[in-house]
Amino acid sequence: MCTAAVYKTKDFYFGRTLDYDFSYGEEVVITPRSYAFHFRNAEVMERHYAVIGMAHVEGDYPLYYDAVNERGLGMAGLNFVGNAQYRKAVQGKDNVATFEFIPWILVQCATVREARERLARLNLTEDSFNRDLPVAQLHWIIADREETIVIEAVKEGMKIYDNPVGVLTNNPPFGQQLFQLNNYMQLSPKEPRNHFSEKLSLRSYSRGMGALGLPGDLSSPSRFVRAVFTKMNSVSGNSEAESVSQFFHILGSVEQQRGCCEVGDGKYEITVYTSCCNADKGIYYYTTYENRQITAIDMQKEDLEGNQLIKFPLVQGEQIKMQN
Ligand SMILES: C[C@H](CCC(=O)NCCS(=O)(=O)O)[C@H]1CC[C@H]2[C@@H]3CC[C@@H]4C[C@H](O)CC[C@]4(C)[C@H]3C[C@H](O)[C@]12C
Repeated sequence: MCTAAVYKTKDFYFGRTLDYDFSYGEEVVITPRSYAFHFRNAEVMERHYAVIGMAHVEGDYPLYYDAVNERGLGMAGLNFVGNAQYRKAVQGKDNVATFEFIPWILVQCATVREARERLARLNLTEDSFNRDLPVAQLHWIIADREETIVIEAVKEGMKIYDNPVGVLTNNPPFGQQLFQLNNYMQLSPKEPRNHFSEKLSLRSYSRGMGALGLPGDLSSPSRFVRAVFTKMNSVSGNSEAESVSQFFHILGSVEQQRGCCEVGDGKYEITVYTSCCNADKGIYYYTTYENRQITAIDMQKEDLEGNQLIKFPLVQGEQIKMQN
């Protein structure tokens, strides 16, 4: 499973956890403005916005999992297994393969508003990248500092949801995820009062009891509620360090420790990496399961006019600072 979240202080932040039992071999990849983007059903795009994000590069093509562009628009793909349904290419629509969807939006849209216009003509196709990389069943979150939306291609067609909480996990469909928040409206970061019965003298005997009942497991609906609760009640300073730190703490509420979610004999889902992009500045921060020190790549330090992908293999292994 995965969890994506947005967060706003002075700047706008966008990131996700990627949870899986193995890695496809991903790295931080900058696509500069003159990299020729080839699309299956559209003209090659020679000039476009620059993009930074996490991708698996195959045959010089960046298969993005999550990314932001130089205008501050962010987008991420998360598993949506059993519900996602893509179609054959049709005439009169913009036919886009799912592996092209993130770049297709980010290289040409500056805002969610512009993305919405593109989505009106979009048909997500079932083309796979190649035989070794079958079509991933995903849904997507798209966000800028003003608004967040979720895109789900399901049996009935394409759905675009407004996302007032700025969080996305996996199944069930987003409408159901939002609805289940009703079940938790009594949760609070404040000390609880006794509404149980006036005839009983119940008291709060520990801090944190206002959120008793917040689901603690790793299922997708539970992670959704937990991430929303953490994010909506989050308090932090405005500086870059305080914002980035708080963002990693928000996603820390849903991270997966090896051993707690078995997905097959001896295989476990873990939080492979956690990312946090400063979408305004184009800085991609990440930690990995093996390396909890925050590492960052600033796209503005690179030549964004180039035509070749700029790749940063992930720094792995704990970076422990000895103090004596
Ligand atoms: C596995 C990940 C989702 C993690 C997740 O949600 N785990 C919950 C498991 S579960 O839902 O509980 O079972 C997803 C998220 C983004 C995906 C890549 C997107 C580009 C490209 C698309 C191509 O079509 C196929 C290969 C490709 C590299 C994709 C591989 C893989 O699919 C990635 C990494």
